[in-house]
Amino acid sequence: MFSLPPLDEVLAGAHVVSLPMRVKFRGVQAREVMVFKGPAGWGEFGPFLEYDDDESAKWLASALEAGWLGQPARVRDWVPVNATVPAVAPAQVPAVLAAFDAVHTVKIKVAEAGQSLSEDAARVGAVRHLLPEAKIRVDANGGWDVEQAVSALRMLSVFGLEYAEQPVASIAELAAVRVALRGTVLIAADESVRKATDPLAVARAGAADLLVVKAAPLGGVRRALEIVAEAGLPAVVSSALDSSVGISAGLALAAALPELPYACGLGTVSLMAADIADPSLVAVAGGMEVREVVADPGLLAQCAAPADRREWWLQRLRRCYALL
Ligand SMILES: O=C(O)CCC(=O)C1=CC=C[C@@H](O)[C@@H]1C(=O)O
Ligand SMILES: [Mg+2]
Repeated sequence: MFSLPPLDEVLAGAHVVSLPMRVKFRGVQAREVMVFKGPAGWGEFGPFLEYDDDESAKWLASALEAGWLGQPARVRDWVPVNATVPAVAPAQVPAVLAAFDAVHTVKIKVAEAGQSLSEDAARVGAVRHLLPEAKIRVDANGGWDVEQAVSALRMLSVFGLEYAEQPVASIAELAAVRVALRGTVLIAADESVRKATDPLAVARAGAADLLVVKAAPLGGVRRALEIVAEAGLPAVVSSALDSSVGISAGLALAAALPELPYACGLGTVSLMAADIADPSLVAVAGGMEVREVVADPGLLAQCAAPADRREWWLQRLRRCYALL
């Protein structure tokens, strides 16, 4: 880690915002994040509320890298971006997709708690019906066991799948699903990379065909680049339901990776009803120009979280800073 800025300097410039979602995503109705401005740019500290301090400290390292060190050199100026469809009813699919401009790749959430495989199939079918040519990937967030994953992915593969993200929870189960499907559906690891104590364990176990990498949970853009290089697997860059400031760190990662074979999951600002940058970092014509993002003072004020939530985040920042 580079030398940390003084805590007071970080606290002094911190804003806490609450961004309402247009569609509920991973149970979240409004996304709370903290952002601050350092000499190198804006950084976002937005671990999900239930994450503990050890896990959240990595998100802080990423935010401080963006604010005080700046992002590494880029090798491209434009990155392809996928649309993201939460676990909505099929009838809602057209409205969700309408929020995205020119969609070539779609990621669809499946295996949501309380839903059935036929609901997943109906949602994936609705996307395929609207977008016959698009690449479709599904993300189960580890919601299936091995047997369920194998039968679900065999069934969903009739719609044509680019890959399946984290169909099962553990690395051993990922390996078992991958063997059972024998390459008919590619397997991507997300939680098994970003929430693992060893982000390289998946690659060593041969448990996935590709890795999903997110700048904040991995501790920053530079750390994510190292992980991809060491893993030796193709990588998909994705986001963590961030504001445009957080998305810009993902964009910096996508811009700096030597190879970028897949569209990036960086389009999630389109799922939000408010943002703190104008213009927002959303995909146009299926991708994004690489750029830096500056938070807008008026929007920061409009989206400001209540005082008790601001205090909660300031305490969280102090605790996580002490862990770096
Ligand atoms: O990859 C995408 O298309 C969007 C980002 C996305 O799906 C996620 C962001 C944040 C938390 C996760 O539940 C989720 C994911 O699992 O990939
Ligand atoms: Mg995922």
